[in-house]
Amino acid sequence: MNYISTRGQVAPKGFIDTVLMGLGEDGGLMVPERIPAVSSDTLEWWKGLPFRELFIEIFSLYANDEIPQGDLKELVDASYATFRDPEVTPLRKLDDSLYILELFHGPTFAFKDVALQFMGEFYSYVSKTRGEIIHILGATSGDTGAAAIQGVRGKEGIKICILHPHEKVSKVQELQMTTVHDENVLNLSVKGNFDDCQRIIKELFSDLEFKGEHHLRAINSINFVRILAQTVYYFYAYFRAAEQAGESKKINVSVPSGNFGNIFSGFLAKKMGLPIHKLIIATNENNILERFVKTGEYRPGEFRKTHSPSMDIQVASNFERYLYYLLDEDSAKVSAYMGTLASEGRIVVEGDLLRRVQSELQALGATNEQNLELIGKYRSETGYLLDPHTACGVAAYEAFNEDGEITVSFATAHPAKFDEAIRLLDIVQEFPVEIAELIAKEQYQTVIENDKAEVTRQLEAFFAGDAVNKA
Ligand SMILES: Cc1ncc(COP(=O)(O)O)c(C=O)c1O
Ligand SMILES: N[C@@H](CCOP(=O)(O)O)C(=O)O
Repeated sequence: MNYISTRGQVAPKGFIDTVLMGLGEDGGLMVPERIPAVSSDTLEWWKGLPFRELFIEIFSLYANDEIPQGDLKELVDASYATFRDPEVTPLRKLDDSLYILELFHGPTFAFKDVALQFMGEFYSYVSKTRGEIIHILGATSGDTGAAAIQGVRGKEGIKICILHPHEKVSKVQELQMTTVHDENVLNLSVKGNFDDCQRIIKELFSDLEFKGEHHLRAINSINFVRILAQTVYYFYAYFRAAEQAGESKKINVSVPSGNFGNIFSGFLAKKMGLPIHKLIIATNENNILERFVKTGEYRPGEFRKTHSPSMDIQVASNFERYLYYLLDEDSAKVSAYMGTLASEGRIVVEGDLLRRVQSELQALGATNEQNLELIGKYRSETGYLLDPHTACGVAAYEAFNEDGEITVSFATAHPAKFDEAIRLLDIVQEFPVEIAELIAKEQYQTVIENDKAEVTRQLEAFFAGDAVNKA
């Protein structure tokens, strides 16, 4: 299997080279040349597999034997040994039509651990076996950064620099990133929002000379391996839900989405043959994806600070991958649309294309008010405490689940990460010990202006061995 760019200007690459490239060298996103189809016999077999074995089966369809099976098994075992639940992503029933897939049992209590624990092991493997220098550059609204740092901290041959928006992540997210004092970690706190951080890193990845000279690697969902690792829990969730609710039910998934990475993994799983009924996008007041699905217009709007800060995103990175499939894999058309987005600040799909979007996706942007109301309601009715991102998913379940259907709503973070919102409801939650003990630790980060040149200077010094986080 080779990988190509959504914009068609990158010569086909193998799996490991694709991961190392991250963002396509033509500014597009890497996708498989063809999506492997999974037969009903295979699905029947897979439904009996535990999470780790399922991961190996799915991964092997994409990785061309570039990692020998024994090595892959070791990587997967090491990745999920850090999870607190033996099932990795267990499914809980909340009522007859609502199931919650808990994706927060990894080291940093958010769904990002599922892919990023693996990526940490993977980069370390590639560094050892191919002698590659791995200098990771990432942008985060809070969870990707914490999970990526946790995945590679202290690992030989790897350095990581993460940009997060200054004072726009939750206190726990900030502590998870900045209390790490390993020499291979640099936290830049940028006086801007997540979109600024993402724009800066994409510009740096697009500067091929700089990227090559400094061996820049991506951990965000622009990297196809992130998407791939996330498809595993869609399969796992579907199988567990069918087992618990009965095969006759139509199974929807409701997915908190910001950068379109989480939902795109579901889109890929469905294209592979997983019979998900409705793919529901759940967002907050930064509702660009909801507006797109409802009207066909994709137009980044004004940034809103919400109770679910990890989804405070206007420019959804993986939207381009979806556009590629919507436009029947026509990279010239994708380039034209992305050109229009850059020059006019919006793109529009109409007619049959819009009808297709609406048949493939449902979307809801929950307001801050709805969000808190739902957290309170589910707490008092079921005893279950939703984090504010998960609550967006549950709001979308309530909007779209119909008779004869069940919905698996993804719990993408533990509520302890977002106590700022939970406290507004006068709910006092007990913090897991791993989170409680962060509070006494010293923080290390460098606060900088929202300026690409400043980031460049920091990176050059860090990679040269000069800069470390300032306490
Ligand atoms: C807790 C949480 N939920 C949901 C999301 C949305 O995921 P994605 O950006 O991959 O769509 C994020 C990050 O964006 C997140 O951190
Ligand atoms: N919510 C994310 C935003 C970055 O998304 P990614 O999936 O592209 O890494 C975060 O927590 O940083």
